[in-house]
Amino acid sequence: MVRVRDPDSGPALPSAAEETARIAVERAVAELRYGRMVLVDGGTGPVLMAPAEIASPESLSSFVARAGAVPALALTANRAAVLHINPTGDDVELVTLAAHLTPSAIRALADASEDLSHPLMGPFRTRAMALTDNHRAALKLLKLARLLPAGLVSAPLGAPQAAALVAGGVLAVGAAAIYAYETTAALGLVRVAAAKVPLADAENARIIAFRPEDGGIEHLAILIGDPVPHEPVLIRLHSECFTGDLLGSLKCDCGDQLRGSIRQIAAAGAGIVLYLAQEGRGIGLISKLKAYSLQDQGFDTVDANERLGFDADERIFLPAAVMLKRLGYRTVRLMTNNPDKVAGLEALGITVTERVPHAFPSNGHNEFYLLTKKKRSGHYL
Ligand SMILES: Nc1nc2c(ncn2[C@@H]2O[C@H](COP(=O)(O)OP(=O)(O)OP(=O)(O)O)[C@@H](O)[C@H]2O)c(=O)[nH]1
Ligand SMILES: [Zn+2]
Repeated sequence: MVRVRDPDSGPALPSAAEETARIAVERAVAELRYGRMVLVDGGTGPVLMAPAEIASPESLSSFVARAGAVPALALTANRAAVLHINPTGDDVELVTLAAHLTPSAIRALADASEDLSHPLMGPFRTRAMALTDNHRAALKLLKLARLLPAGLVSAPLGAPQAAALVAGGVLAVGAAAIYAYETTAALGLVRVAAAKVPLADAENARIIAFRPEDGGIEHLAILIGDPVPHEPVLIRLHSECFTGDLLGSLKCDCGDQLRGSIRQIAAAGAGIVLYLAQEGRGIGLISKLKAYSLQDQGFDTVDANERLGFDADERIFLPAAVMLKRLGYRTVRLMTNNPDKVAGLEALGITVTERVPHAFPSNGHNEFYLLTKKKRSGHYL
C-alpha cells in the first residue's frame, strides 16, 4: 500500500517493521478470542498462554500436552488481592494450579462476576513458577483482546520446543510488539472515509473515519459546521458506550453527554466530537457487563473494574490527539468533567485553552455512578 503522509500529520507514521509487529498482535488477539493458545516471545524466553475465562477440560489438557507441564494461572495484582492471595509485591501473581483448581474453578478465579456463586477457593500457592516479562505481556495481550486479564501460562520454553509449537500452527507474538501496539496503532491512524451525515441536532455534520493504515480498530470524528483550524475548537472526546449511546441506558450519563455535546456544538456554530472505540473505559462491552453485574452486587464502578483485574480506567488519549492533528487542530476547548482528559491531551501536544463543564442532571439510576466519578476519579461535577 502507498504510504501517504498528511500535511499536518503530527508524529511520524510507524515504520513497516512496526506495522508488521502490530499486525502480529492483531492476529494473536483473534487467536485468543477463539480460545486458541499463543506464544509470547521476548528476552526472557517464550511462554505459551491461553485465556483463563474460557478454560475447559479439553483446553487444559491440550495446554499441558503442548507445554509439557501444568500451567500456572496468571492474575493481575488487583484480582489477586480480591482473592486474598498473599501479595508478592509484583503487578502479576502466578498461582499454582493445584488439583482442586478444576477448569470451572479456574474460570471462577478469572471472572469476578462469579465470586458470589463461587466463594473463595483457596488455599492458593504462588511463586512456584518464576514471573517473567513475557507473563506480564501475556496479560496485556488479553486486555488488548478485550478479555479478562487472567491467563493460563507456561514457564519459559526452550527454543526447540517453541519452534515445534510454531511449526505446529501456534502463533508467536513479540512482547515488545504487545507493549507497542496501542501507540503504533494510534500513530498509524489515517483517514479512510468521509461523508456528510445530517444529524437531528446538527444538520451540517460530516463523519470522518480513521483506521490504522493496514486495518485495525477504527475511531470516528464527527465534524459539525466548519471549525477554524487556527482558533480554539470546541471538542468532546466521547468513549463509546453501546448501552448509553445506543440503548439510552440510565446507568450512566453517556447518552446525554453524546447528544448534548452535538447540540451544544451545533448551537455554538462549529466543533468536533471524537467518538473513540474505547467501550467500557477500554475494557470492552462484555467485561463492562460483568462490571455492571458486580455493581448490582453493591460494588461501585471503580471497585468493579478492579475486582475483574483491570485498572479503573484503561483508556489512552493518543488516538484522540493523533486524529486532531491529522485534521489540523491543535488548540481546543474541551467539553469534559474528567481532569485526566485535559492532562492527557495536553501531554500529547494539544493545547486545552478551556475545560467546558459537561454535566447533565441525574436520572434516578445514575446518582451513585456520578458520585463515584466525583469522589474516586476526581471528576468535576
Ligand atoms: N468499565 C466501566 N465502564 C463504564 C461504566 N459506565 C460507563 N462506562 C464507560 O465509561 C466511558 C465513559 O466515557 P466518557 O463519557 O467519554 O468519559 P468520562 O471519563 O466519564 O469523562 P467525561 O464524560 O468527559 O466527563 C464509556 O466508554 C462507557 O462505556 C462502568 O460502570 N464500568
Ligand atoms: Zn455509558
